[in-house]
Amino acid sequence: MSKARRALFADALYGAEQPAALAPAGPAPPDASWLAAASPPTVLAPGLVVVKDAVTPDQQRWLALVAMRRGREPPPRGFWVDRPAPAGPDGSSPLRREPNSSPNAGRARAYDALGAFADAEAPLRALCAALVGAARRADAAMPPMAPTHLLLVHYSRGQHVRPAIAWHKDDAPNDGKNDHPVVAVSLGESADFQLCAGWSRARQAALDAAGALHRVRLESGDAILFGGPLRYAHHAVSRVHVDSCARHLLPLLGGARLSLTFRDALGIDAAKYATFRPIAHGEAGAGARASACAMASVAGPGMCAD
Ligand SMILES: O=C(O)CCC(=O)C(=O)O
Ligand SMILES: [Fe+2]
Repeated sequence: MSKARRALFADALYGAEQPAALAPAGPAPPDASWLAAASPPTVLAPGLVVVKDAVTPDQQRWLALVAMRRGREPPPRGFWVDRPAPAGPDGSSPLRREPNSSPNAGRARAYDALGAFADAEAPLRALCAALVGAARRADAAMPPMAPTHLLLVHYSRGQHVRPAIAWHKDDAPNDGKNDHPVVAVSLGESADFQLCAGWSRARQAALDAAGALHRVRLESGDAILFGGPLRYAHHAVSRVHVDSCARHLLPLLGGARLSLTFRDALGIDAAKYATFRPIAHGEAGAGARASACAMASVAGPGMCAD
């Protein structure tokens, strides 16, 4: 099939970037139903656990609706991305905040306290608790964690630049300052997640050659937790797979990927950090992120790890 014909088929199947209207999220999944159909957790290393099929298709739809309803609010409550604006008379190009409905929005985010998710807060907490409990039963190195904040990351369909998110550590203030796990649930398109403690280009290459680089294909409904000894390990999403969106989420996501990341960032003012960019602020983690950003510069604006 020609490239153009393939693209036509994909458009028919995957539809528009954003659906026109979003139904209410409806009743939340009961607490006891979380992880009922999950695969047993896989411990990839002390502090790194994957739970395949952590959430069922119905639960995924509920989570995606909660995230998309929030994401479609205007920035900064909704998904936002910073892009260079047209250069001014002095040649400089300031950043312009855009909502995720912009064409080719790329990777956009929204960050808030869990309390801001209203009716969804309690079920979201129950999901996170179920994941942390399962991971801890499987992995003695995984610390407990009670989430305070939720980061939503939206990779729009067609945002298949590589890396989708460059190597970085979650070490900014809004990521939390403890070894409690980052708990991430993947929805929509599949992605390749990589993790490498003490990352450098050379170390990554050496581990890769030895088959020892942690690589996980995250499919819709899968969860990954990294905490304890690996809480500050570098990680990246090397790739989001073209047109791989789970069919049950197609009408809702239009072929995007969502990552819902729970964090224990106790004491952080969500309003202050709603549009926080470590590089712009020069705060903790900026060095690592700046180098990751330089690495990703071929990927274009908005593709840095901040
Ligand atoms: O999209 C993902 O699964 C990872 C996102 C991530 O690493 C981050 O936002 O810090
Ligand atoms: Fe991260």
